[in-house]
Amino acid sequence: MKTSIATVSISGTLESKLQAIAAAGFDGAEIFENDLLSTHLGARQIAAMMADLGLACTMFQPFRDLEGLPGPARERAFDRLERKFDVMADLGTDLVLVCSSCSPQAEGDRPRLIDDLAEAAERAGRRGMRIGYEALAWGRHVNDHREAWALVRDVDHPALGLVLDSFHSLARGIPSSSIGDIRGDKLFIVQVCDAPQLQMDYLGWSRHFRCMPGQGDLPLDDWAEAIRRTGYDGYWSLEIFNDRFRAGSASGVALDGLRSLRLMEGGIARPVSTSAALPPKAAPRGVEFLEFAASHDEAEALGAMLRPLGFRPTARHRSKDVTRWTQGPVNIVINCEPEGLAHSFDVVHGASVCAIGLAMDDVPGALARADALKVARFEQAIGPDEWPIPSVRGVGGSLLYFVDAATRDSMWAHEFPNALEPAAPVQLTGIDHIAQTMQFEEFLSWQLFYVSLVDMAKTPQIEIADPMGLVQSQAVESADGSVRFTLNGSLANQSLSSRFIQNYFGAGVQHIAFACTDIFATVDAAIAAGIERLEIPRNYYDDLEARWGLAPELIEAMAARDILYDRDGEAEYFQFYTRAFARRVFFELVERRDYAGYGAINAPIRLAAQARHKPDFL
Ligand SMILES: O=C(O)c1ccc(O)c(O)c1
Ligand SMILES: [Mg+2]
Repeated sequence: MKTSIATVSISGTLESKLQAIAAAGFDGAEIFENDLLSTHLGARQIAAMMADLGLACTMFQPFRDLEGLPGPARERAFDRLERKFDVMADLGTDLVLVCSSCSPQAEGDRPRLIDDLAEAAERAGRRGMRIGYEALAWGRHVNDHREAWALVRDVDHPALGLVLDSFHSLARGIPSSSIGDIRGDKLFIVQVCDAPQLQMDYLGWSRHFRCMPGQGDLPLDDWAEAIRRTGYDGYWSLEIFNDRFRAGSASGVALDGLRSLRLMEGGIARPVSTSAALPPKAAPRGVEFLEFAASHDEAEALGAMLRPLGFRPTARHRSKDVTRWTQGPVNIVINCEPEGLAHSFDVVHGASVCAIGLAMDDVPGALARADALKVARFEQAIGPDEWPIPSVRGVGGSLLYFVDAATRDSMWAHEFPNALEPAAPVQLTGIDHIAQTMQFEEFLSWQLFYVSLVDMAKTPQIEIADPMGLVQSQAVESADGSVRFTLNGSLANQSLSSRFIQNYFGAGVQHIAFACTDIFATVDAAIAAGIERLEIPRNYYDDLEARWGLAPELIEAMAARDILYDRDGEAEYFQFYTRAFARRVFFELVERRDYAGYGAINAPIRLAAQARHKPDFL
């Protein structure tokens, strides 16, 4: 796949955009007219800079309101076009995007459109240039790629071709089967983006909400497959208008862009058989461990919270100041080493989760895919005789380890041979989900990280009301539910999510939910062992009774234990929250009875309860 990106997609000056695009590994870039108008560099200097960076100039765009104009306005449009050919010659591209007219003056009768496009093509051909015609979803007369293709086909001039842009076609719900009518050699360039499914006007949706392939809801797999079938072998060029990306880091957005194109090449929701470039997604088999970085004092406080939940320190690392805590199948590793990544993590963030270990069937495959997606690997010196566990950089600079599912027991036995206390009776059945909090601007980036790297799918995005503002939340889950992350980002700077990021100096794990099969017994044991719990107001339980008509004894049993409840048809969900550890991280117990969600309806209740304990979180 030949990759390109429009400069409008990225923040910064034109020079910094081009540097970021080249560094991410794109083959080319479209120069967006505004970026040219606002730089002090001349078109020839830009061309020289792109040549130095190894970037092709794939297109100059957009040229607006060409066709259908009456009288003198028509002449002026062609004069303007000729001037742009001069600029293109200096930029070193022969392709200009002409988007369908939005001018209120433009007429729409077909012979006029054909005449004007033919005239433009004739002029372009004379100058050795080519015109790509794009139907904007909000174009005045032409707003459907089928219409744009019929015009291009009927003008039948070698200098006139079509531009397909996934937004304009898929936002309007135009079937991708219609792409089968387009001749591959007449498709001059393909522009790619994704978008969330929203009910709003096309222009506002396109200018503010476009996102990278895989981050939104458009059916891009079918669309890309239809384009490949035409025989098209030109550039796949990202064109992302998005306020968050323009406020984000140029290098980060460019890297995400390249990652998203690779993801699309291999198939976003289903594998593409023709893609040799990208190893298939590997399915995670579960969370093998969570690793906390902590000082000795913090480790003691963390242990005091883990004990009532049934955890015991069962073993010590063969050579390091690292303890393995276990409860049933759940492993928590507390790392108090005075150097290395965990220590740096503790210094920067305070006691917190510095690594997550995912059990995988195919570790080499997962690593090969990470490399192809340019996910950074992490390597740390390991002692002689230590078991190497490969890792990549994850959310907030933490690590994501890939643990070989087939050899995990041997790994634990080898790495943690020094027995400490015996394990307590089993109460937990696993880690239900891990909640990660990040800057709002980084939210889509981490979502793309998970769905492109491993075989996990995203659930619909929801908004949760914190007493101090809105939080955007979305889960990514493996098909068997064995690994679930919930991602949270907030714009409101006093919401719990935002305070977490400020207090923590960056993104990270904010809470960990453990699964159990009898939450009442598990909570009773935790309370008896002295867990500090989050108190839920009585009003909540009165409402529960009214809403679901639950038996009064059940309501009282939940109220006595501060257990929250949700229901979806016959499926039920029970939740219990601890207070926060180190003013930052808290734990949750959940019992699912066929329930698939995360109790979003209870999140505002929980957040308000946490807000009442503000000292818990700073
Ligand atoms: O929003 C616009 O005006 C605009 C301009 C050029 C494009 O290629 C496009 O898809 C949209
Ligand atoms: Mg476009």
